[in-house]
Amino acid sequence: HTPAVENPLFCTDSYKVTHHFQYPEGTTTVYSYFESRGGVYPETVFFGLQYIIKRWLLGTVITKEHIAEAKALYKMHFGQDVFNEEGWTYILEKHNGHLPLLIKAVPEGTVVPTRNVLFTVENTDPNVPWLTNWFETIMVQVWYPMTIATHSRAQKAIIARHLSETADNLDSLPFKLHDFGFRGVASVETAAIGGGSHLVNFMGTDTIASLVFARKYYNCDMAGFSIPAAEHSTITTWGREGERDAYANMLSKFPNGLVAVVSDSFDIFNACAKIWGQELKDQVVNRNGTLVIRPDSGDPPEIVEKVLNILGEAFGTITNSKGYKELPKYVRVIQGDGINAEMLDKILNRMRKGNWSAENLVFGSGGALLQKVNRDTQKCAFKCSSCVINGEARNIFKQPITDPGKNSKKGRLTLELHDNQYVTVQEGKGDPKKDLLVPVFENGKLLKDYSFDEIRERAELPIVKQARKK
Ligand SMILES: O=C1OCCC/C1=C\Nc1ccccc1
Repeated sequence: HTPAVENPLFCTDSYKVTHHFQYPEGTTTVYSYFESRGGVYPETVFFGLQYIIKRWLLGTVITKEHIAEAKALYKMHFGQDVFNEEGWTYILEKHNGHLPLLIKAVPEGTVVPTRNVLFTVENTDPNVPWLTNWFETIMVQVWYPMTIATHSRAQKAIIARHLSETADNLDSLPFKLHDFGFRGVASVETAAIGGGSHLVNFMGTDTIASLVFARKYYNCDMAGFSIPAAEHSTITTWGREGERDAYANMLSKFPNGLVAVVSDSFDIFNACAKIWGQELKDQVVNRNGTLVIRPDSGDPPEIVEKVLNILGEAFGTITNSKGYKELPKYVRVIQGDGINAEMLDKILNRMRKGNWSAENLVFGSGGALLQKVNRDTQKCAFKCSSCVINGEARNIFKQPITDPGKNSKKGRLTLELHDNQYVTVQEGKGDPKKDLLVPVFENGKLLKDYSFDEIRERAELPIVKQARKK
């Protein structure tokens, strides 16, 4: 876990550079907490803080060079001396550049109803109370991994429900929503983080950055898998008259296992009925593996239904234990165009009307999976709730008459289970022995290093845990 590449003194908002002047005289502790105040989903998968800690906060993050560089930049940025050179030099000298902070967090992967404390931050050295909120900026960025993990899990629940009602089992669930999002996000780092968050719930991805993320920050050697697949260029370069040869080439170059072929370059219906269903039928039937046919245009529910009906005509179907139709194991369909949470449900409902099992289809999703969220999706916020001034602890809060939804919690907080319900106990009235918040970082050291497997287990859907017992 190499120290942050960029100067950590630049990983904050400009106004925070001036905040050490603004706390009351005698302030020695600032204690702040992070929560989702609500939003699209009633509960969130807490995920991603471990990445932020490892990427930015571990070990000797503050150096003489960082301070000099920051001093010069902020002089230019503000046109005056506001940068707290003394304060950061103190951290460099007294703490050898380690950050004197204590962070307590709910274990990664835990699914927590909104409006509960998810992590707390406080300074451990009374001389630097302004430090706690300096790193709010990058710690609040945890909104992204947790919102993607939550959004992805909600889609898993939709697919799981349809599988449980129309398929023999949930075995195919981990591969039912494939990450197509690398090109659709704002940066390679976003792809790594967002793709990694999706892999908390699923095992299929084309976002290679997510594999590196899970390996480097979550102790997981191989968090996701993919298969040989065509893109339009590897089909259209054969020319329109070469479509059949392009498809035959895919089957001969990848003779075993799964292979996916995008088949809408010209006429998806002709490709399914005439080429896959007749000209190459024997190769498909006798293949030691599964051909995954990929439409990539048209109205998704209509296209999926038509393609399934054509393939059913060509290859036949069986009726599974739930009374729904399944194509033979050697042919499946992947729909990666126009997919989002509501479209998933729309397609699967349309399939059910045609008596098709959810077993027949895999989804791919890009921008809708990794990019169409923001900090407001789950109203993620970080607020000070307690401080110590001249030795006296005080409960701090905001209570805007202009938006009660922005009221913040008061005092030191614990997250506890009462009658199996998550409860945030405020004003220091919690029971430390029942506190589910775990110290994960203190004075430059990582205290908990969660593995991807345990995170996946914590985030697992009840319907999946239930199905294991059968
Ligand atoms: O279309 C795409 O857009 C961009 C991301 C990758 C991708 C397709 N990949 C794929 C993988 C496995 C089975 C089928 C397709």
